[in-house]
Amino acid sequence: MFGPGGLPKGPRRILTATDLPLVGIMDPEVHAERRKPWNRAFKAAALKEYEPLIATRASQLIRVLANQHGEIDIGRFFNYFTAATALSHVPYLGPYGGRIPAIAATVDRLLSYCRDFTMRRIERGSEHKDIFHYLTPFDIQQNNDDQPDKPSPPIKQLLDDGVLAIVAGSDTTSSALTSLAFCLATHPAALRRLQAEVDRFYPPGADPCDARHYRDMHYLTAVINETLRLYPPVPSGMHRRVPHSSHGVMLGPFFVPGGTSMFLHPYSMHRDARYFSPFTDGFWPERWLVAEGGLPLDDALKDAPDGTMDTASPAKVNHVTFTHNDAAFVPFSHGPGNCVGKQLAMQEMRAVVCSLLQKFDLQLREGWDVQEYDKGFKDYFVTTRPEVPVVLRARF
Ligand code: HEM
Repeated sequence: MFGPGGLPKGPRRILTATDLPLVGIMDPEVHAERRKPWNRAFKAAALKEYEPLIATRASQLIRVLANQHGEIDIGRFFNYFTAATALSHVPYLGPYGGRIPAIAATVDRLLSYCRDFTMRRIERGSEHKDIFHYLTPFDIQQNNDDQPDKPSPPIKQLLDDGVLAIVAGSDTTSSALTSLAFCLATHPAALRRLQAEVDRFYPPGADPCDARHYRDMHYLTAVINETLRLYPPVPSGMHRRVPHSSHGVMLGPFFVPGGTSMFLHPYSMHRDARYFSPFTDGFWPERWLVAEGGLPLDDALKDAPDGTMDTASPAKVNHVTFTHNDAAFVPFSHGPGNCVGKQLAMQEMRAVVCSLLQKFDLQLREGWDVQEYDKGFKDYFVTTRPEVPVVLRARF
């Protein structure tokens, strides 16, 4: 359904009432062509160039958090961080950043403003390499880069894709960070273990935004994955449709007639015991370490989520069947139409978590009903989430 040669995107109007940004393009060939500059914008070399930008925003976040006194709603600060980071990549949208949750209501004004600003940005050329740089061959020409003969894309396309970069990149990452903070604050043992890993790679004085250690931080990756498993920021996933012109397709054992619309639903798949067990609905980052062969199951079970496992009973431990199906983990979707910004999102989350835990201890408001989070985590294509009231204490 999603892989190479899979189904085209479904008919969904996203972000603009008229033409479609990348995410809504249904024709696979047009989509593939339009995606090329996006792919360039998220290659490893490009991500390396964005490091200073992420570092600036992450250290701003830490400075602002350090000035807060008493209890804060930490999700609000992640919203600021991800919006500011996205706007740094697509600078022509700057003044509208504060309106991101209400972006649909201001689309006309947004686009007219963007048109003027984009023209000025084109005249001015590239200031530094951001996503915009890769989406605009204008910049590439001025830098004598690799595509000097490529014709300029229409302004309308730049505007549509610019709005997409903001919306796709900010609310999703903020949702993930908020859920992650909630999971850590409600699982102190996992928090301590992650903090120990952060201390090992980024002791006081080391730069937590220096990305060179991120890939060796297996527990950090496990915590991020486990958060995205339980709380995928796009819970209903994305739309695909069998073309009307088709005589139908076979998906596994199922025949699906032409014209049928489908969603692959990450939230349900991630919480299905056939794919992830034990503790399917529990926060257990250790499952990712077991799956990659880095931790024996018996050791992992010692960190079972509270109340789910009588680890004092070896007999019970022996009867646990471990199931982990990576193919069923799809927070960023899958295939040629998947989330092109996945690696940037991972880099941003790692930078924020390392910066945060290097500096602060995190404690949930005493007596706060943890059920509130699941009640308030609602699917509106992206998510709403309730406030997560925490107190941050400086560690040093
Ligand atoms: C935790 C954070 C994120 C999650 C969970 C996420 C998830 C998704 C999902 C589920 C899709 C739909 C893919 C499909 O149609 O199959 C998508 C598309 C997209 N995302 Fe993300 N995303 C995240 C962060 C980002 C970031 C930081 C950017 C950077 C700008 C970004 C840019 C995009 C773009 C441009 C698309 C459209 C891709 C296409 O249609 O080819 N995303 N994302």
